[in-house]
Amino acid sequence: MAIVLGPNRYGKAETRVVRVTKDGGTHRIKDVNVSVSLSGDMDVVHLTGDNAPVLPTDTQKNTVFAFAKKYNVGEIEEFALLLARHFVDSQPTVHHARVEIEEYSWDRIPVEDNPHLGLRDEQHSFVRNGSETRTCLVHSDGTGGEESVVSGLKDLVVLNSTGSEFHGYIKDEYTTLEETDDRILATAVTAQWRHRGTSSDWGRSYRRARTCLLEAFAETHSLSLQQTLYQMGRRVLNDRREICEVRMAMPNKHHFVVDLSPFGLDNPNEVFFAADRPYGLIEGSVLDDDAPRSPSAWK
Ligand SMILES: O=c1[nH]c(=O)c2[nH]c(=O)[nH]c2[nH]1
Repeated sequence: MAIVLGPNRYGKAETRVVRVTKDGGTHRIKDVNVSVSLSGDMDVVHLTGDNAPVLPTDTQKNTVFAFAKKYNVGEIEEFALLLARHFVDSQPTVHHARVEIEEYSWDRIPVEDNPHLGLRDEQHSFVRNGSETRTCLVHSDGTGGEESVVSGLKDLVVLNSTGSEFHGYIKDEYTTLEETDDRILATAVTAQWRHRGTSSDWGRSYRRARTCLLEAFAETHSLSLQQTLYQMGRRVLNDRREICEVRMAMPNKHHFVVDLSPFGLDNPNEVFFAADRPYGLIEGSVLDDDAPRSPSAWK
């Protein structure tokens, strides 16, 4: 029997960067979480302890901060591509870079809300916008090499208070679930979509894809969360030619109608118990049949 080294990669995970751009008293902020993972000629590192091929993860973290200052953090896909290409282009031992970024969004607090502070010319107060997170995942084999960009979001929490049914499923000796033609459908969407290319109007593409997901969720009369998931993916692909594949994970956030009959009250789908766990977990992908192959995109 021979023992061999398998696939490996390494990098600095979750470098939290807040970049403030100052235009006089008006500030803009970008709040991101950057994870870098590199691979290449690293066998000796594992086999003999020779660190000559290693770009330390500490250096990777410093690079993230330095690039935030030098190039600013614009659209996260752009920033991820810049970093990924840099690591591969500048280090002969690094052949592949994977950069994953989460972005937390902040809204301005309007100055008019606190005029007594005399801040009329200044805009530097922000409020975190919900739980939703924008994401991207970039792979690069360096400038001119294979590259892929996956954009997405997570924790986009949505609910339809009607327009959802679930019936016609398998019934066996363990089935207790009642069929329903009217229920709450609620989920927290995690979606990732793969771009055909590596240049785009990333901000607009993101906003449109997000709108497609929301509109399809709202407009689909649902016979299952699986059917809704497929319609959401379809909507993105129909609307956005730059996107060729959408992957989604959607927990079914169950809402159970409470039996109020012991109290002499009827409950025609008005009072629900919002259960925390367990939850159904519905996952799936939707893709154009002409989607270009991109073996490393999702790794
Ligand atoms: O939309 C649903 N899909 C299922 O697969 C399922 N299973 C279940 O118990 N409830 C639901 N709802």
